[in-house]
Parts: sequence; structure tokens; C-alpha cells
Amino acid sequence: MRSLHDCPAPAKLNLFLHVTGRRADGYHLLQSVFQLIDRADRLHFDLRDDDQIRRTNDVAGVPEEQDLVVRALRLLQAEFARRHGRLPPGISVRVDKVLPMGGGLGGGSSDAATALMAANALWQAGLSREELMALGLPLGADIPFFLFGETAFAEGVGEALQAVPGPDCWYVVIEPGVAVPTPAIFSAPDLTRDSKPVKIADFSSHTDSCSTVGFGKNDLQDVAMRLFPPVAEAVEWLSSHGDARMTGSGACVFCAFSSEDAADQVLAQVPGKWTAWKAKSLKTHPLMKSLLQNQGVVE
Ligand SMILES: C[C@](O)(CO)[C@H](O)COP(=O)(O)OP(=O)(O)OC[C@H]1O[C@@H](n2ccc(N)nc2=O)[C@H](O)[C@@H]1O
Ligand SMILES: Nc1ncnc2c1ncn2[C@@H]1O[C@H](COP(=O)(O)OP(=O)(O)OP(=O)(O)O)[C@@H](O)[C@H]1O
Repeated sequence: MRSLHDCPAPAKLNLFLHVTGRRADGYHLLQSVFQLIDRADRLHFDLRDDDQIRRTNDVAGVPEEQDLVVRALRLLQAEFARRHGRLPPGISVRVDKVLPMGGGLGGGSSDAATALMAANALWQAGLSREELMALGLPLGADIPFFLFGETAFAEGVGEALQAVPGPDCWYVVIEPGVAVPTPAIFSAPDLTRDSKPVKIADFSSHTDSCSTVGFGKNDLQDVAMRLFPPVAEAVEWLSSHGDARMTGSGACVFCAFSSEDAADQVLAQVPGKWTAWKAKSLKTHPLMKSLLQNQGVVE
């Protein structure tokens, strides 16, 4: 196998996100439920005749050398070399972006996770899911979740993951048109950093219907709304249709619905100045069966 084309890198929503403390290194301790949804970037991988890792298309705002996909592939290539005493062939990768950057949808992390799964298969590198998660974590706090591949209750800095049944919902997501830099939110003096820890069971008792998906809150939301007024405007608009909240460190804002029709009705009313779309919750990562579990890969 020399190619893997059209590999999805799905977005996530943080159904709630509590900041419960801060580590000595400045990273924040979180509790969150991560939900995969069926809106995705698409990545295409081709083995090369040399040993270079190259991105073949331009991605606005992300130079090739900084792309999390390129950096993840180089990390795995070095790990392969450490284990096998030789470099595996290089990879050309094309990244078709659909997910907005700085959107709180985890796009960059998901791209990197998809790249790790694809290269692990193309190179037959044989790393376990846990080994890929450890390799990816230093590149982005959300990468382990995408490799975990199912709805998860997350603790630590987002790397301590437990599977949890999520609600089966349709989501309307509004892109407020600003990119929110994650560090700006976490470094704000007025961020709430002392939310009381919750238990998985507290969340699980709220997952039977989409109207009660509003367990907890997003502690990053007030800061993001203050620093980025378009986020506040989107929250305010969507709140008149349900329990609207921000995902991750923003900027995107979402609301859950129990049917596609209900989502469509709200989507049709979203003011034209915003990009908005609907997405369905995913129980598992679309590459889970084929790549993550090494059960043979469809080319
Ligand atoms: C908040 C979330 O969106 C939840 O999904 C993510 O944990 C953020 O993940 P991300 O955008 O991939 O962020 P990273 O690139 O890992 O971190 C960016 C910066 O955010 C801050 N950061 C991030 C995660 C975390 N648990 N505590 C932090 O304080 C740190 O200053 C870090 O340097
Ligand atoms: N392949 C990539 N796709 C998107 N962003 C990338 C990529 N590689 C590096 N980046 C950098 O990562 C930053 C964050 O992008 P990303 O889409 O992951 O944000 P996000 O959705 O806010 O993530 P999170 O929910 O993890 O905070 C971008 O502004 C960009 O500089």
C-alpha cells in the first residue's frame, strides 16, 4: 500500500469544559466531555521515493514547517527510525481544510491524529493507540482524544480519557468569523480556574436527551466573549433557540437538537453574516475500525 486518500479528520465539540486548577508548568487542569461530529477536514497521503515529509498544498495561515500534520509525521518517522534503525519512506500529504482555525473544533489536532493513524498504517510502524497518543500529546492537548476515537470524559490537561456514552444529537454550529488563540484565553487574569470537580456519573445522568445536553458550562466562554465580541454576539443569537455554548477556547458556538429537522429550522434563520452548518454526533472516529485497530486498511 503506497497511498491513503480522503482520510477524514473530524471536529470535536466540548459539551462542557470546566477548569479545575492549574499545574506548576502553567497548563490548566480541565474536565470536559469531548464529542466527535461528522464535519471533517480531508487528508491525502502518498509514500515518496525519498525520505522527506512534505505538504503539497498551501494552507492559509499555516506555513508547512509549522503544520501539525507535518510535525506529527516527522515525529513518527523519527520514532520508526529509533525502533527499526532505518528511516521509512517520506510522505507527501495534502490537507483539505474545512474546519476553521482557532475555532475550538480541534481541527489542527484532528489533522495530526489522522496523519499519525495513516502513517502508522502506511509504514506498518506497529505503534499501539496508546503509543500514538503519547507521541502526539506534546504537539497538542487534543491529539490524544482524536486517537482515542470515541466520546470521552477528559481530565488532566485533556489527556486522561475515559469512554462515556454521549447524547445522540444534531448540532447547529456557528463560526463567528474570528480566530481565538487558545493561549490568550488561558492567560486571562479573570479566567475561572476553581470549578468544583464533577464525576462522570453527574454527566451521564444528563445524556438521555439533547435538550439536557447542557450539563455544566464552558468556563472559557466568559473570557472569550469579553475579548472577542463576535463570540458574544453568536452566543446571544443562538441562545434564543436553546442552550447555546462555546466549544473549546472558541470561537465556534453550538446548540444541540434531537432531530435533523429541528436543526434545519434554526440553521435556516442564522443571519447571513455568519457561516453556520449542522453536524451529527459520531460515536466513534471514522478511521477507528480501519486504521486505529489495525484491521486492514482500505486504499
Ligand atoms: C481547551 C481545548 O480546546 C479543549 O479541547 C484544548 O485543550 C486546547 O488545545 P490546543 O488548542 O491544542 O492547545 P495547545 O496547543 O495544547 O495549547 C495552547 C496553549 O494553551 C494553554 N493551555 C492549553 C491546554 C490546557 N489544558 N491548559 C493550558 O493552559 C497553554 O498556554 C498552551 O501553551
Ligand atoms: N493542520 C493545521 N490545521 C489547523 N491549524 C493548524 C494546523 N497546523 C498548525 N495549526 C495551528 O494551530 C492553530 C490552532 O488551530 P486549530 O484548528 O487546532 O484550533 P482550535 O480549533 O481552536 O483547536 P482547539 O479546540 O484545540 O483549541 C492554528 O491557528 C494554526 O496556527
